[in-house]
Amino acid sequence: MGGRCIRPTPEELEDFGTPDFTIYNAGNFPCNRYTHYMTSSTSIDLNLKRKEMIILGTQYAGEMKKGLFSVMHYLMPKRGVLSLHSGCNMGKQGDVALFFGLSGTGKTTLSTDHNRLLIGDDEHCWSDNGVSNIEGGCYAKCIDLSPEKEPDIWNAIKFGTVLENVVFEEHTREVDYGDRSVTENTRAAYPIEFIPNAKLPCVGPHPKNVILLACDAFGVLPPVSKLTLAQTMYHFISGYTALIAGTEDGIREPQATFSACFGAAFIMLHPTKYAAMLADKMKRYGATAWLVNTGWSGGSYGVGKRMKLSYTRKIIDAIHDGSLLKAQYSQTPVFGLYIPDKVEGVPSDILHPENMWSDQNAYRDTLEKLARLFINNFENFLDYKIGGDNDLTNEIVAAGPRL
Ligand SMILES: Nc1ncnc2c1ncn2[C@@H]1O[C@H](COP(=O)(O)OP(=O)(O)O)[C@@H](O)[C@H]1O
Ligand SMILES: C=C(OP(=O)(O)O)C(=O)O
Repeated sequence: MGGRCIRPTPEELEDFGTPDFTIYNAGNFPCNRYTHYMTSSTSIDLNLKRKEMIILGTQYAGEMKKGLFSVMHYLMPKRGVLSLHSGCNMGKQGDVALFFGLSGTGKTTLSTDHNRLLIGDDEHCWSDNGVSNIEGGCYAKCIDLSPEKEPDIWNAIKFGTVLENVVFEEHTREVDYGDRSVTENTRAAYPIEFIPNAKLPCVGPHPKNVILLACDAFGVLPPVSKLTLAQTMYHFISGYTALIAGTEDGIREPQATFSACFGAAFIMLHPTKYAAMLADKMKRYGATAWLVNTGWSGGSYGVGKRMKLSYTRKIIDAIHDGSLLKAQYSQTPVFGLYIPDKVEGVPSDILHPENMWSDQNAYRDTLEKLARLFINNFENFLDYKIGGDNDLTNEIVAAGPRL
């Protein structure tokens, strides 16, 4: 949303000077489909030299900030700053966590945490000084929104918030959040200060935890595992999630998506550049990485169920408070992930996915199927060289699944 860019103060506006970048948004006007290489009536044209962006043929208001996000993925690494497609929050003690993940994996939901300060839900930078948000608002999904499960998002919906594609009663303006008749992907866009415990300005110290979110609709990844640095790089470069009916139309079967650095649409340099910067910063500042499956348990989509949000929140709490670091870990076959023996407030049974499947053969087949998809994705990726850059080490490749 335009409303999600950082708004200048009246004083800043007074002395705005020359804009650093100009966006021409003609979303109503289709682009010329007869132009060479044009495959649709939508185009986003970026000229880094002229510092201009032209948006044609899309009513998706978020394109402005997502387009600028691509610009940031070019400009920031040049300054040694890592741009991140992640949510970010901070505990009262100053411990910062990043939440990487593709759409629908829980960046907004899990970074909006009543016990912590929200730095942002989608786009950040990690520099030598710590983290900073590059937006001024959030874009929450509101399908089936309830005040019990997501109180802060519920309360942020007030005058000044833009609700998209929801169905409401015209006279009372009461919204039916369960109504999917326009789309599943209903949204609320609000300025970050509508979240009572937002951290203003939206900056914080170096992250202590880096959480990679995957909504695994195959139901075979553990709810939480601790990652080695090489595994972190492997999973960061893979950028896995599985599409489910919630975000894309017509999808009824789990379908794996791999999006390098959890943001293939935005990165401008070779993915290993961002991965190397992430590894470097994590090592330098002593951050621990985790893989959290916010997707299915007890079977794939259609058989199993989505992980209870309350359990995922307990897992995230245990990451934040440091207790999960003290658990005993055992390594899984195939993916080689390290699973904790217990998490406060979560039934231990669910920590090992195979415990939840009634059909063990189906579990094993699905696990191997997903592993193959990861391996295939990474194979394509190994050929993906830009210039002389190919610093994927054998260690990272070895940190992936093995059959
Ligand atoms: N266990 C879970 N963890 C996280 N989100 C969940 C879980 N179960 C259901 N959800 C729902 O999934 C959606 C996650 O979307 P969101 O937080 O907007 O993701 P993102 O910001 O990464 O696009 C929300 O609608 C949330 O209520
Ligand atoms: C579509 C967006 O991303 P997500 O689906 O992750 O909220 C957005 O931020 O505009």
